[in-house]
Amino acid sequence: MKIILVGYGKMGKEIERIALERGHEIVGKATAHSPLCDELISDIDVAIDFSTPDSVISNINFLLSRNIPSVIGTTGWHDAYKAIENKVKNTNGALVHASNFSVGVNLFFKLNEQLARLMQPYTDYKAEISEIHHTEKKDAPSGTAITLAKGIIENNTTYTDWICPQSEKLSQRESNDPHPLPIEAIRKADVKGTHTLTYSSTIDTISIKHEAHNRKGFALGAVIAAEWIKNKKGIFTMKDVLDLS
Ligand SMILES: NC(=O)C1=CN([C@@H]2O[C@H](COP(=O)(O)OP(=O)(O)OC[C@H]3O[C@@H](n4cnc5c(N)ncnc54)[C@H](O)[C@@H]3O)[C@@H](O)[C@H]2O)C=CC1
Ligand SMILES: O=C(O)C1=N[C@H](C(=O)O)C[C@H](O)C1
Repeated sequence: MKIILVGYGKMGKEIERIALERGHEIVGKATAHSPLCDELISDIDVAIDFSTPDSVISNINFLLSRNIPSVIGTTGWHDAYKAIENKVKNTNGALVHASNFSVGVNLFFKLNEQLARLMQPYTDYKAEISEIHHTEKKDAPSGTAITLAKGIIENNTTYTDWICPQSEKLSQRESNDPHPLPIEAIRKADVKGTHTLTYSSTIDTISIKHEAHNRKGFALGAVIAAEWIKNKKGIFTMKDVLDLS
């Protein structure tokens, strides 16, 4: 496949390595200094976007307007999700997105949903999510932590909303839920991505944790998603790619 990388930072470089290993061609790279334009996409099969929360929406709009199947790994755009979903449908586009493309985290998401259902009657336990990432990360909380929170909210009626004191977006602190699910966002040098979900009572604590040792799992998942989306129409997530629904 002929791939354009939108964003050529830590993830773009890892994706390039894996895409070449799997026999694909990188035919273009868009960056902050050389943003997406018609010349860059003249002969491509798919775009893979790991850029920034500030640029991803205009990148998605550009790619949809040119009918290019896209894999979106960039996080920090959950507020715009509904608008993008409608746009994909209205333009008959093809887009696969995920807050986390690694197989391990997608299994962890399933475990989280099952645990949330199991914990429903045991209201003495209070849930909490903690995420740790490298200090260059632009968004807080992580997209993965938000997906975990949504998995709990959809499967356990004790929670209707989440809150993250470290979030730069004040609106996320205004919740009608008197006891929203807390997400703690910690930044430490060089941490690739660690997510821990804890249910605590005065008696004991139950925890499940996912720790990425490197970025290979995210990048491999994104390339597999690019191979999968090529001849499809609609908006999908990694759950669809891995058939974990
Ligand atoms: N879904 C997943 O599995 C994963 C998602 N991510 C997300 O991917 C994104 C990128 O992460 P990193 O590679 O670590 O960041 P990075 O900071 O290393 O790289 C960002 C890249 O985006 C480029 N960029 C900035 N403005 C642009 C524009 N207008 N058009 C095109 N490119 C532009 C920069 O030049 C840079 O090359 C973040 O949102 C991060 O949260 C990261 C790892 C896994
Ligand atoms: O910025 C990162 O590095 C990561 N971002 C994703 C997220 O926000 O969840 C996925 C992974 O944890 C690494």
